[in-house]
Amino acid sequence: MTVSINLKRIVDDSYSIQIGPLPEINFEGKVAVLTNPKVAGLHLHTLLSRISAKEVYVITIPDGEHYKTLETIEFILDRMFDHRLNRKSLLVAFGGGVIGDMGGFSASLYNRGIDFIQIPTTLLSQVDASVGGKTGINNRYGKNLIGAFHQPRAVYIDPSFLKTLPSREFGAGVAEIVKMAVTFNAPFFEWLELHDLREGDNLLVAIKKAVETKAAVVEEDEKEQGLRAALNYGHTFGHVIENETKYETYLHGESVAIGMVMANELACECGLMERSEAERVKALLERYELPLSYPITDIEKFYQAFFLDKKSADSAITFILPRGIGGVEITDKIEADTVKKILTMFKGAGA
Ligand SMILES: NC(=O)c1ccc[n+]([C@@H]2O[C@H](COP(=O)([O-])OP(=O)(O)OC[C@H]3O[C@@H](n4cnc5c(N)ncnc54)[C@H](O)[C@@H]3O)[C@@H](O)[C@H]2O)c1
Ligand SMILES: O=C(O)C(=O)C[C@@H](O)[C@H](O)[C@H](O)COP(=O)(O)O
Ligand SMILES: [Zn+2]
Repeated sequence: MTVSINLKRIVDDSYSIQIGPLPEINFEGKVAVLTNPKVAGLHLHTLLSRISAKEVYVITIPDGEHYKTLETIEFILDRMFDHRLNRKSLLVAFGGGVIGDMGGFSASLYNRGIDFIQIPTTLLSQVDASVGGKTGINNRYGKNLIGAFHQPRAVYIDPSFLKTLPSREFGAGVAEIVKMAVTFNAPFFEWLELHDLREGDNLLVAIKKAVETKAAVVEEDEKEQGLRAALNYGHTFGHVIENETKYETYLHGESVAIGMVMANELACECGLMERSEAERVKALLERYELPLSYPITDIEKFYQAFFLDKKSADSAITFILPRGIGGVEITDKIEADTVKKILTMFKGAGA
């Protein structure tokens, strides 16, 4: 006898991303706000003045990528139980990408999944991390290796939160903006070359462009079965760098910047990108004081780490290589020797 379960269904997980002043949040059930001491000190009063709900709780976790762990998720879930949250409750992730990734993951787990909204407060989380429903944590094997796709119910991007952002964090966000432009939008890249994001309304324009670009990709391929992998440009290398340096030396956006330089070298080697195009990307990253090189110490160890990347399967590593500026190639056909040749260029003092 065969019993079949037909689970083909259409789930409407659509949501809107509002860019502008933080709106009023009116909610009938209980709300838990997840944040960290730094963001709370600077901006929690603004958020709390906008929320009206049955009960509002604040869950505070330590700041930093070091705490993006399963242990912290357990702490968050415990506080959610302490506050007797239920399936009709809402979690609000209020902070940078670390808070967003862990808030979303906790919401995906609690009672097998509750609603959450993203209120990103760093440039990186406003242009990238808050959009698209990738949530998760790091473990000793690498970055974001445990997690879930869990889409937020809404994303509220208020650029005025960025007034308190340190310039190094600003640069890290620019790296992800450059990523979107190089892979999907040549006119946007040219616009970025001509406009300084620290001046006038340029940042607002760039946030909108980056969010539109990412939203279109996620709409096309929510669970990274194909196209969405292109958003990982710079990350195959970047995640190895972050893990090797124990999240102490580079911010996420900074290791992505280095990773893009490395991916560009590989793309040049494979005939996908002109040297002049790789130089233009470098020049743009350099303008925001982003690092462009990383001294690889052990080529084989660095190479082996690619096999833990979520895009890798069995013995094939997937690389995201730019096709000039404004195009992208997702490939698992690059020879090991070619990759190692590029890694060797970064050995020791770097390229
Ligand atoms: N889910 C996704 O699609 C996605 C996309 C990109 C990055 N990420 C993840 O996001 C994380 C990086 O995010 P991030 O760069 O925002 O780092 P982060 O969350 O660590 O924030 C950076 C620092 O800025 C502080 N901060 C936050 N808002 C501030 C403000 N308004 N003023 C002053 N300081 C403020 C934070 O407390 C922290 O110290 C990484 O873990 C990365 O893996 C996820
Ligand atoms: O949304 C995506 O898809 C991305 O790849 C965005 C990346 O900037 C982000 O760092 C993401 O967390 C990396 O995804 P991962 O699946 O490699 O962990
Ligand atoms: Zn990223």
